Amino acid sequence: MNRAKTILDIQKMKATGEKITVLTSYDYPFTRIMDECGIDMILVGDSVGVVFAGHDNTLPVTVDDMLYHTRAVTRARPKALVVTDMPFLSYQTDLRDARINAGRLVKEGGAEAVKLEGGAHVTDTIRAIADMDIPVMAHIGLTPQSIHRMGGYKVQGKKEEQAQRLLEDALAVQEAGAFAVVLEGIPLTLAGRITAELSIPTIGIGAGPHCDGQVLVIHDILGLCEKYSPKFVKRYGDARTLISDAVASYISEVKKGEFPTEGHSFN
Ligand SMILES: Nc1nc(=O)c2c([nH]1)NC[C@@H]1CN(c3ccc(C(=O)N[C@@H](CCC(=O)O)C(=O)O)cc3)CN21
Ligand SMILES: CC(C)C(=O)C(=O)O
Ligand SMILES: [Mg+2]
Repeated sequence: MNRAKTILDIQKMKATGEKITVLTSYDYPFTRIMDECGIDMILVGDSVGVVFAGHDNTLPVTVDDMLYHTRAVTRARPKALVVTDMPFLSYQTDLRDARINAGRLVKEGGAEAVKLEGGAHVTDTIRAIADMDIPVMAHIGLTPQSIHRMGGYKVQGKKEEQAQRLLEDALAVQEAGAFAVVLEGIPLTLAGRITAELSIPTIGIGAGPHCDGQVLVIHDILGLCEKYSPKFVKRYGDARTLISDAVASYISEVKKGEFPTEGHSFN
């Protein structure tokens, strides 16, 4: 496909059974590379606060942070659908704040959809944003902005009662108008049940193989995040060694007078 992907293309993939691939990106060069590889969707995640800015969790991330990174991503004009996370405190206070902040991410950032965390208790918010024609992706299960309520990043829905509530959350966000839903940190059988029950695509992270698509944090698949190594991450490359080797070689060559050569210089 040579044109840009839309939410319709993403939703069609659930029907055809083609897996939906999603990665986070926070800047221009990473976006260019993963888009050339054919990624379906790019998530400008609030995980930027952890993997880029060095915070311990996602709570300090602001709308301005998300705007800055969303602009860097959309400047790469990816074919992938660009979805931006609504950060903590940008949609929890009231519907007016939620609408303005979602609108800014689209209008000033160039995002094509927004994502927010929560189930049945955020359906009014999902509906309010969807009503202004901004596609909304929901996010249930292990919701990182709820770290203090959960008492850490813990797998959710292990007990049947909790699992039932998560299934109800999934149905509620679909009913409220979400075009897709992220399932994070839940047992694989529950993710399979939710995926079978919903007509919108499910995108899993730490939710097993039965989801319609998968998402991971780009720094995690490259071995660039020392802070967290959840069991659900698979490292597909070692960018840390790549960077470290290049930096070490540069230092060594400058110290020895081997760089720059005449070829790197001007007469
Ligand atoms: N680099 C990075 N990758 C992520 O996926 C990510 C972030 N940062 N920051 C925000 C949240 C935090 N995430 C995390 C972080 C750690 C675990 C973790 O260690 N989970 C345990 C399970 C613990 C339990 O249920 O008892 C694990 O072993 O995977 C899970 C999700 C996901 N998100
Ligand atoms: C990992 C995904 C789902 C996310 O919300 C993020 O990167 O912030
Ligand atoms: Mg997030």
